[in-house]
Amino acid sequence: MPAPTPLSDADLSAALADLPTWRHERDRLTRTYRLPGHLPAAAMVMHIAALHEELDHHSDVALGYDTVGVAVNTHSVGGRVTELDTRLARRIEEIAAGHGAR
Ligand SMILES: C[C@H](O)[C@H](O)[C@H]1CNC2=NC(N)=NC(=O)C2=N1
Repeated sequence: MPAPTPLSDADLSAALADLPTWRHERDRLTRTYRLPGHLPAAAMVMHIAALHEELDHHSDVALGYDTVGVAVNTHSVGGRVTELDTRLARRIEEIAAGHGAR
């Protein structure tokens, strides 16, 4: 796989148009989900971990009582947002509803 490059401002805007619930803050893509309880939230964390391993790309995940916070950027380019991050964000969005996350 070619080395990822940081997204331009235009590419980032386009990517965020596809991910309207995600934010770009402090050079990371971030999103906080609310879940129906703690165990559903923990189950979603496990599912996200499986996506990390499948994609070989890993976000920082924060488990709360009924929340899951996700923050991701690409370490290998010095902590900037790349296509690897938007790809992971889209995959997390796809599994979220199945966990009752909103
Ligand atoms: C060897 C392995 O592919 C790399 O260390 C991967 C693993 N997961 C990663 N995750 C993130 N977020 N950034 C990376 O640069 C990264 N690199």
